[in-house]
Amino acid sequence: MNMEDYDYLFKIVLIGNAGVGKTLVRRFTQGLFPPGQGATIGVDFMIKTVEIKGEKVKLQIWDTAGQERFRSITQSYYRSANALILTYDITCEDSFRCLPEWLKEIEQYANNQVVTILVGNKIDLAEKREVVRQRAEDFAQSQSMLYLETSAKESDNVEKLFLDLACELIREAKQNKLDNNDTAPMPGEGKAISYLSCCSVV
Ligand SMILES: Nc1nc2c(ncn2[C@@H]2O[C@H](COP(=O)(O)OP(=O)(O)OP(=O)(O)O)[C@@H](O)[C@H]2O)c(=O)[nH]1
Repeated sequence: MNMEDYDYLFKIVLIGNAGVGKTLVRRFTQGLFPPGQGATIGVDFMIKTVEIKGEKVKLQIWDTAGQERFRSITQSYYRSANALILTYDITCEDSFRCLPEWLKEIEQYANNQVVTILVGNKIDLAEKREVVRQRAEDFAQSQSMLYLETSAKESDNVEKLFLDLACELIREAKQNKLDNNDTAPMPGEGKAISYLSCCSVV
């Protein structure tokens, strides 16, 4: 597939507490687990192109650091995101309790049309689950978010997460609901930034 040959380009940003498994994106882009790196420093960048019903969809994905000290950097990535993947860890009640704070950040920094999906990660650790699925589903519904549970470790639902999101973004784009923000680049887009690492393209 030619890299520049695509029908849609969507910008996706992963957010959520430190340690919840946002690096699950590497499972999707590179098939890697464990990702072989520690906590994300600032922001990490990946690209993957997928084909959905004959249409080529280029996904630009930003994996942001969950640690509080990086918040001012990561907030600047919300504005031009078409979709946000808000992740928590199903084995960590605290990561679920912090979700309202993340929603406040979204309200403050993201555009109005952003599609948000809530992801409960680490379902391979079922015996350690602290957040029951129904509670998370109810919360997601109350906040008009999609909901999915994943395991980056076992690769459960990881591909589905990005494909479902791409389908939803196409659907919204076809209804012209998306903020067509191609002219609003992400911070550093088009410039060589040393802390961004560009990875796989399929
Ligand atoms: N069992 C299990 N462990 C996971 C899963 N996803 C991530 N982990 C582990 O959880 C830890 C944190 O994962 P990361 O992906 O680095 O978490 P993060 O949300 O990116 O953290 P920050 O980069 O600090 O924001 C690592 O030790 C991972 O190996 C999963 O699905 N199952």
